[in-house]
Amino acid sequence: MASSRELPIEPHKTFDTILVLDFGSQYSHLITRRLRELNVYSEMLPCTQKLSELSWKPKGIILSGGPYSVYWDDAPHVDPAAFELGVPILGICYGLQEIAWHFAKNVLAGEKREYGHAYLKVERHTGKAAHVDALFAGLEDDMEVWMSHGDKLSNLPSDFTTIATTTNAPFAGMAHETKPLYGIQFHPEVTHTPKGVQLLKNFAVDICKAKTDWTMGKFVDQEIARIRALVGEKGQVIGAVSGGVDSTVAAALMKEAIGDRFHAVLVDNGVLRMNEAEQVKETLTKHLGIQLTVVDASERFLGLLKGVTDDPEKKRKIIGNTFIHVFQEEAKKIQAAAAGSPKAGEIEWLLQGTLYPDVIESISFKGPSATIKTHHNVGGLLEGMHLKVIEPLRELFKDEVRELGTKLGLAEELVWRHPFPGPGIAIRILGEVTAEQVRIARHADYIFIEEIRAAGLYRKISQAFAALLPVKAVGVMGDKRVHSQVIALRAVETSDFMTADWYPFDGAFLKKVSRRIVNEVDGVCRVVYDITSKPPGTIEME
Ligand SMILES: Nc1ncnc2c1ncn2[C@@H]1O[C@H](COP(=O)(O)OP(=O)(O)OP(=O)(O)O)[C@@H](O)[C@H]1O
Ligand SMILES: O=c1[nH]c(=O)c2[nH+]cn([C@@H]3O[C@H](COP(=O)(O)O)[C@@H](O)[C@H]3O)c2[nH]1
Ligand SMILES: NC(=O)CC[C@H](N)C(=O)O
Ligand SMILES: [Mg+2]
Repeated sequence: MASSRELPIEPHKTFDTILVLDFGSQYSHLITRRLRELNVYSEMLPCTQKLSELSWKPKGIILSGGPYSVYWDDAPHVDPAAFELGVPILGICYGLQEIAWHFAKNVLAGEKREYGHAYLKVERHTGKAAHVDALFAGLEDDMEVWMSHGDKLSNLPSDFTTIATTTNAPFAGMAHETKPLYGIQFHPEVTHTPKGVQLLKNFAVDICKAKTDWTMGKFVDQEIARIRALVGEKGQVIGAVSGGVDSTVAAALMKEAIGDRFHAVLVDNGVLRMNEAEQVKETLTKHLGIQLTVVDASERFLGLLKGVTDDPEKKRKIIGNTFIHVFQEEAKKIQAAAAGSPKAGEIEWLLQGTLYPDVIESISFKGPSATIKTHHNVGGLLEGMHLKVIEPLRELFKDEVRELGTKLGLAEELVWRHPFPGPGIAIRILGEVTAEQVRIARHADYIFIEEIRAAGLYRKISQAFAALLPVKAVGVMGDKRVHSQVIALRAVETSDFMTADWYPFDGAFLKKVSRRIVNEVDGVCRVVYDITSKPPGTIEME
């Protein structure tokens, strides 16, 4: 690990970086992912980014796909300076159309839309400049590709050559005859284009000459040096730590960077999983050597949630706001306790476990999509706290964070923990949150997860939990009539938590879980399994 104090380093200033300009495609972030998998560092910025405002120069630029049509009056367009920067540019789908529009205003709505698989014919050009063929170098002449577009080029802009065709798209690939400018109508970043990664490698490594030196180890060294430089010799940092993988990995980095000037705080909001606070404390203190303060604010949270029955958003807001208050109070206490110590200065910084998808969502061209639910978000902690934010993971994706956690020596169990939302069990109790309702939901959840682990399914399932429905059903238990509540089990498989499908358990497994819950959890006489995908459902119930 780096030890000397250095100036803050941003990865794009030390690693060769491919800049992805996002026009709002569902797959834009995958371009960045694929490049990083090739050990080429890549960052994504909104398509409206002014290049003169960048403090660094990319090795190449990729224009993503997007839902707009380039010929619409309000369509987003790339800063024309991109074409003057002298670096290679690859346009994907909308990006191809954008390049064509820039040079020739020659895009129109096609008669046929193309969604799904297509066969691409690559055209080679002996006798032309070598770079024209470089994008498809080493690839077969016939390629399976994946398309998703309705617009098309009416003709090629002058000085461009066709480098690939499909039966529907005569200009499925084009290259400029003298400059390293390329456009492709298909999406190389999705797995449905099997050789797509090779094409991205051709662009980034062979055409842009980007070095393949992005590794997690180097990233960690840099991040630690950056944190040290930011915080200084005496600065103190308070961190919201939940025991989830994001905040634990962020905390481990912080500890490495500034030792005991980092103060981790877990708020017991009364709606954590069973034994969670104790378990997290044990893991962080014993195994990671991080001093963790558990603030038991459960009565305060439950008191505030009392009587909230109608609007789930109210629950989320109460919990989000109360988190802020508890943190403010805790920061004051820590600072007071350290006062007078020559080693410790003010608490100026707040650690957040923000990941790249959170950042990406907030930078898209038209802003984040409609609010479906207010995610409890540490961003809210900022209000009134006057703390500056440190987000060591803001360049990383969830699976990169898991890889980093493994590298930092975190236990597998911790690294692969299912995500657990800040508002916890409160958004899994559909109705008023009371201590009694928490007891029921928590116990049922514990049994469900225990059985999932015992069946060896924990890693296969992305997230699972038990929710408590605010309805009663009739049952017969021990020859007696009972009238009690219903537990709904939810388990999903997903790669990015944006879309998800329910997990197809076998009947024997569900029978066992149902029998255990009804027998062991007082107040439940029925168990149902939620078979709604996302969309239209969401993963959480509220
Ligand atoms: N009970 C809690 N006490 C302190 N901080 C919390 C608590 N719950 C959530 N947070 C803060 O909110 C952030 C966002 O929560 P989120 O659930 O997205 O991340 P995580 O808990 O670190 O990881 P995971 O997504 O795997 O659950 C956390 O990184 C943490 O900083
Ligand atoms: O920290 C969090 N605070 C929240 O308020 C919150 N709401 C949902 N989630 C998690 O986000 C993912 C997607 O959930 P939804 O499909 O319910 O929106 C799932 O992993 C959810 O558990 C949250 N995480
Ligand atoms: N996926 C895309 O980038 C689509 C681009 C454009 N909206 C079209 O339909 O052709
Ligand atoms: Mg969490």
